[in-house]
Amino acid sequence: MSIRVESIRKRFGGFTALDDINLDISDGGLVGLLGPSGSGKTTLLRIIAGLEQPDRGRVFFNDRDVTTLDARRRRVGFVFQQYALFRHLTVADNVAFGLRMLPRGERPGRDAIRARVRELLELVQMDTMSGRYPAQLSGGQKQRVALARALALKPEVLLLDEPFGALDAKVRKELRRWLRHLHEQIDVTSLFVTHDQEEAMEVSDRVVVMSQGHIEQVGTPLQVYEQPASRFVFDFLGHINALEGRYDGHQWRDGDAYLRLDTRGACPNGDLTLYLRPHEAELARQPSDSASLPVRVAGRSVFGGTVTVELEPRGWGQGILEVEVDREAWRDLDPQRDEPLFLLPRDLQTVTCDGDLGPRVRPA
Ligand SMILES: Nc1ncnc2c1ncn2[C@@H]1O[C@H](COP(=O)(O)OP(=O)(O)OP(=O)(O)O)[C@@H](O)[C@H]1O
Repeated sequence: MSIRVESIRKRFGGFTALDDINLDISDGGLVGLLGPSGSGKTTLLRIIAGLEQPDRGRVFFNDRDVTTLDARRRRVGFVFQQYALFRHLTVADNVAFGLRMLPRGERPGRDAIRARVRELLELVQMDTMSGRYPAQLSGGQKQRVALARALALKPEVLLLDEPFGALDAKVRKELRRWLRHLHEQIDVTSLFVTHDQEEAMEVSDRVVVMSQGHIEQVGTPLQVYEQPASRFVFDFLGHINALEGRYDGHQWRDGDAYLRLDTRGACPNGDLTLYLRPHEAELARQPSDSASLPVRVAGRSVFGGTVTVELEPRGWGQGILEVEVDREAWRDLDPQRDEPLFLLPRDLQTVTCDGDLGPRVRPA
């Protein structure tokens, strides 16, 4: 089932939560709605589910206008952050609940319900715990049961609102992989809300980045990361170091630091901010012909094959910079305490005087 959202607007009192939202989700897609708190993700999800009415605009499932259709008739499965399982029912009875509540004419027989529940519990790998009560399950297990319950009525659209938000980091990571895998098996058009960039990037086919009731960009995880449509998207996806200085058409300068750059017309003269991603730089004992950014190491943390190094600029900049170098490069460099080092950016993103993203540049 494809989903199309056309010119949706939603206000709460004087506050505009969604402003002219247009979105196309293709059949069988797994789409992540990503944005900071309050950007309108949940409101959009609720409007697609039929739990909230838009002030303006339409929602289509395939080519059918469902804008005024009751939530129960939309064939939407919902999973919330809080598990919302019935505490007094076993796992199997929780999953069977929706099927047993169907009107008599649509309700499958007892054996058919039992078979369907077994099939769903196998799908979410909870078949060995069908007799347990929610209080006897971990958070991750409860969420898998909630998902089986949402799938029981064979929804055509699955909506998940921060489904792993309440779980610890390791379980979240496991469940993300599992959800991706499950989606390949069930092939139901799915939309999930998250404010966790890593989660959206890892799970989704496509990511919708939202800010203040607007869609900033829609694209594959790689597209939104490598070709951000706006400064907001660049800022929001991953850590950045902002280097603020002045540019004279050839050289960017801030105190004792300089970079020789060809910015292809972005701010020929004047203030110029450069964004540097932590993994797009190296550390060295000497400046290069085109870059001299003196720093000292203020801290470091090793995680897996990467060392995250905190750097204090010497004679320029403000605050701490963060770069990621691979563990072997760090071991080869083996910097001594307080030893003067130089940061060598490989790639930089310019921010023009208007505050928009300019071209990406390399020290020349
Ligand atoms: N029923 C409501 N009444 C008034 N304001 C509301 C209501 N529901 C949402 N809002 C406001 O609309 C804005 C968008 O809320 P929404 O829950 O969609 O954001 P979100 O991106 O999902 O945020 P979060 O990640 O914190 O859940 C927020 O500023 C919120 O306070």
